[in-house]
Amino acid sequence: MTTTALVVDDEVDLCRLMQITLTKMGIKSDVAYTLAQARSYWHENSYDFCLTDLKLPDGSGLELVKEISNSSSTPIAVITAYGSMDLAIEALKLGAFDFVNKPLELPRLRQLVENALKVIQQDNVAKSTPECSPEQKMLDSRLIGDSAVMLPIKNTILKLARSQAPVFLSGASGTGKEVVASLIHDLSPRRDGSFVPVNCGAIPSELMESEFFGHKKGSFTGAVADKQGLFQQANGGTLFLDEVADLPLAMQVKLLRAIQEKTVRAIGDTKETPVDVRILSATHKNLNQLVQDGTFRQDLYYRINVIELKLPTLNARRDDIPVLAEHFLSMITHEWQLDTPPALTVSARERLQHHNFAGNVRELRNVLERAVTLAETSLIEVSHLGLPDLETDISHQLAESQGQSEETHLNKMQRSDPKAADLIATQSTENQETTVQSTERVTGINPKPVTTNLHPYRTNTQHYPSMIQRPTSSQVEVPNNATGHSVQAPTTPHLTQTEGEEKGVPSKKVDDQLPLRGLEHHLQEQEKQLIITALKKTDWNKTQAAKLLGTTFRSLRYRMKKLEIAEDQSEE
Ligand SMILES: Nc1ncnc2c1ncn2[C@@H]1O[C@H](COP(=O)(O)OP(=O)(O)OP(=O)(O)O)[C@@H](O)[C@H]1O
Repeated sequence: MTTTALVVDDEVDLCRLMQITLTKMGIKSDVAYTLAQARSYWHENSYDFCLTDLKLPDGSGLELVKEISNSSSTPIAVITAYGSMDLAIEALKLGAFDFVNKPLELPRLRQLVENALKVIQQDNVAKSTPECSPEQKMLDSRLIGDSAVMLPIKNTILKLARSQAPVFLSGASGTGKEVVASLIHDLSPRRDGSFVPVNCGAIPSELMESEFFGHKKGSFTGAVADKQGLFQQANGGTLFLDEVADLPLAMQVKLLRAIQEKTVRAIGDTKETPVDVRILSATHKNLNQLVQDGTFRQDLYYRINVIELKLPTLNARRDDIPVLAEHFLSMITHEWQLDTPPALTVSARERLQHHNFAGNVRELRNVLERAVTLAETSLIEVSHLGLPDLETDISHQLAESQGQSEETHLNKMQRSDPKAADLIATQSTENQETTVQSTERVTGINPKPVTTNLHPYRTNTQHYPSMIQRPTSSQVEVPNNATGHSVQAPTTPHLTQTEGEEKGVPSKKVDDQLPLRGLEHHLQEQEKQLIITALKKTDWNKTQAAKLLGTTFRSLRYRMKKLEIAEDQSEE
């Protein structure tokens, strides 16, 4: 069946040009020169999509956007005068799926129409399989949870995937912002392009421009070859700016320009290159507050936050905990190639449902991975979950309802004293590190720094906030890398450095000895080095290496996975 379009613009020549372009793409179109004419065509006929100018002689194209978006799922795109970005954003907020600037560039128009055609095609498939469209299946299999809170979110994701509007994903750490970003891409007409996630906080500021926009060979010392930037890599696809709040101000200006102009210039290049990239962004921080504090540019906030989707905490959707737990257990079974799938006892499942998940879905996954490691059989009991006693948990939930949640507290601390906050988060891994610390003391191995095989700008920090408030002794032993001896690090939670000093904690001495990149990173590096040493000694035989380390095969495999120690590292 021939695709049909309604074109609305008062410039006769432009309409002709658009009609010719559409005809060449096999699309039949009608042209309306006024808002009134457009309305009457729209009511009398049925169109697959609509393209409208915003400035019409008898009114605004925004009215048409509103009417069409509210009454149908027909994609509508707008044509805006150059420089009227605010109107374009308004149109996207009202439901337009994309916009194109005047003077009209035909390649851009074609691209927009192609995206509209893909959306129409997706809609047709969905109509023919109303119970479970391929999109719905993909969504349900990757974003687990069908609680009352999640259903509207899933519907919104399906709608957002059709649009080209920038989406800002907010929500606490571990709520699934990256999962949603990758789904929006995979469900969208851009799915054939690349999804490029980038952790903005992990790029050293001096490399940022080159990472985002690329560079030409010889443009600076060390630029030995041309390098494509992240924008070019995401061309035709989606760029996901994770931890966007961590972008330095100077970079925010450059990013804003690239987003507005839809062009980038590589370092050392003389010309601008057009890029077609959809921007998704996320942070667990309060971006609005950062704008007020002056650390995040208002204009960039306005551009990236055209549509905001807030993801709920896991505590706000406890009904989803059992199904999420099942999902992760079957993932673990598959990834770890377990013969018998692990299962939760009834009381373990109940305990999980009552836990205060400050680390959200990520924490649930971590708790289950650890439980599978600790359980001797495939049955996971409450004791394997390693959660604080229920009373402590409930008192946290009460504190949370009074606005004093662990997470909020930790976030506040991270702003005021990142090192202290790091220390608190690190205590959570205390259990896991015990074996490694004692092994180190036994073998006396002094680890060298190792290179990781992580994507350079993705983070690998895994916190277990559930264990933050675990009763611990007032101090914890930390192996000192330089001396091989242990030093005492304060573990009193919620102490800023000044408070610590007031209470007599030797903060200066400890501060001098703290590892540069934080305790958790330091310990992970040590753990990794010890495991690699044991594996090398045993010719990468995991059973023997586990024996050398005084741990179980299962635990070693878990740690290797957590620390991303690949089997093929044996060849290095
Ligand atoms: N609804 C969900 N269904 C299945 N897995 C989920 C869901 N939500 C989160 N996860 C899993 O939880 C972990 C954390 O998710 P993700 O990285 O998307 O969180 P985030 O909000 O981006 O966190 P951060 O702010 O720390 O970057 C991942 O392993 C992810 O696969």
